[in-house]
Amino acid sequence: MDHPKAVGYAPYLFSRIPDAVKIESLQKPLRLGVQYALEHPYQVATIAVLLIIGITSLSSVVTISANDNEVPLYSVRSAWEPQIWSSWNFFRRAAEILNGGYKKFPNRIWKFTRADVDMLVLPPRYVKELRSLPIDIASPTAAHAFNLSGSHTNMNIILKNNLHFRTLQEKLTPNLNRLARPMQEELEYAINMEIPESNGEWVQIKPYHSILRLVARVSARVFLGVPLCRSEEWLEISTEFTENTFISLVILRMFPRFLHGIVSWFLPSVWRANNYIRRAKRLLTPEIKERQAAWRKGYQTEKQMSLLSWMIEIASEAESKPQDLAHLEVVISLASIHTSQMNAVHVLYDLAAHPECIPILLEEIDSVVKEKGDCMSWDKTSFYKLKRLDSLMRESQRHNPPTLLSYHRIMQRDHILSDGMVLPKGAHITMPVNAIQNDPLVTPDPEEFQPWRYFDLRSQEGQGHLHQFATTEENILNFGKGKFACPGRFFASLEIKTILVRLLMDYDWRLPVGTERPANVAAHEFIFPKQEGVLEFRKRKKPEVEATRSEE
Ligand code: HEM
Repeated sequence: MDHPKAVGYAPYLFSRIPDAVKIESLQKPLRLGVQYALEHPYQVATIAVLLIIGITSLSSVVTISANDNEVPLYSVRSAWEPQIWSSWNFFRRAAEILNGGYKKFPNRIWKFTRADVDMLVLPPRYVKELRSLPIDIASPTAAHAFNLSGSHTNMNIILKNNLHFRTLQEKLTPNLNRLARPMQEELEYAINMEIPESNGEWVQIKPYHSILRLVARVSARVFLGVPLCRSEEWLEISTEFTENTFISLVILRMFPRFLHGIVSWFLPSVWRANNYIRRAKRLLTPEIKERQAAWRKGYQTEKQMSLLSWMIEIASEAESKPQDLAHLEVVISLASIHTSQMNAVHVLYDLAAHPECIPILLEEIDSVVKEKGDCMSWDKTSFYKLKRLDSLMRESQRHNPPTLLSYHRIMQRDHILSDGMVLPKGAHITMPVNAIQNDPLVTPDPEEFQPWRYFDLRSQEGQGHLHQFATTEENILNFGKGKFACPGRFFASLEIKTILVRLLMDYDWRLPVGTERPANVAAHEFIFPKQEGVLEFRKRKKPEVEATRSEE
């Protein structure tokens, strides 16, 4: 065959094309194309970028032209704005867009556009009718997989079955009382491992990192049991997989959906996350097989009190593949560790910025110690008594929500709402949860940090069980609402309180002199506590109860 002169890798690349596509008519242009690209990489990259901008501008125009008056589009300045630019805008200014849209259309459906999706934003008045819709009409799981760029981040496993959801609901939550003690034991171990000695001196610490390790360790104790929970490899997998997955999805969202496959090939965060899944399977599979065999023989061991064993117990035959169970353990870590860690870090930052709250919380903790004894022996109801701490956690979450959007669903069929509005099959719906909860009609003086806001509400007659950190309400949707609301929220509440109680009882906390509360970091709808934020802590003088604990 008569090949034109080729340089570098062009002949090699060309030789890799399967024979089936080596049709004479395609061969030459393709070969010339590859060769040109290799010889003029910058020109080709520029043409590719211009093409992407061109295509996304056109699809933007099509979206906007197709936009009927019933569902106004908010967030785009002109019909010619490329979707890639709209994505960049959403990445930088999600709060502004979502608050602005909610203010303009508080009671009607509107939408915003990103390079990868158009989202219909619904007001909370629809929660009542949406919350009981079955998954084959409005799927939260399909929406979570989409939002997490599931096909490129290993998160599509959640579409396979709902074993993780059932295990949390049917096993973890009902067993929280029994888990309180092992969680305390693991926390004791974790504090010794992760919190530096202070010897009564003020020491600087980056709570983001230390609390991540505390949460990862306590969670591992509950998810895997002893001794696997102490595996350094698992601790790395359960924290780093999430960080890499978030890096990947934040980048992927900037590109139109059809480019995600190609872009993900080039993302080191995708390679690393894939590797973490492989390592998790290698690490957990032998243990899973051993526990499955023990379960079949009817053995009850200490290890049975863990999420992994409960998954094995309730899994159907089809759900019992050891590799899938290992994969689901990583998925649950993604859903749980950073969400709880971020909440605890925000509370610590808020407490350092409002130090007047600390003695009041200590008094509350002390009253429970007087009634129930040392915190190591507390059960779930002991933590329930910390109503001021619960209120402060919820107020802190309102000021620092993990996400500005929630209640994501992908419509599996057309659905007509009670007012006649149609949610078409394939539509991605969501709610601007933070704009909603900060509406002055929902939360008076929303800009004020009022730590006892929910404590005061709960003190009113008949309200004692409402307004808790883990309570979902029509206008407070940080955990969703209805049968698909976060199944881990009661565990999260207990875990965060367990950690905060110990950090408050054992240490003083303050901001370094002359500094302010570390500012949050935003990317798309996600809000993170500042990773490099610094606090100072000092070991407190041993309280009486503590002294008794060590003597026992
Ligand atoms: C402060 C901490 C947490 C927050 C703010 C949070 C928030 C949420 C939200 C908003 C949802 C979606 C609900 C919906 O679709 O309406 C969700 C789902 C979920 N959460 Fe949480 N969560 C937290 C902690 C946890 C923990 C500790 C666990 C596990 C122990 C967990 C496991 C899950 C799971 C498995 C799902 C469902 C995913 C699916 O549909 O497959 N979460 N969470």
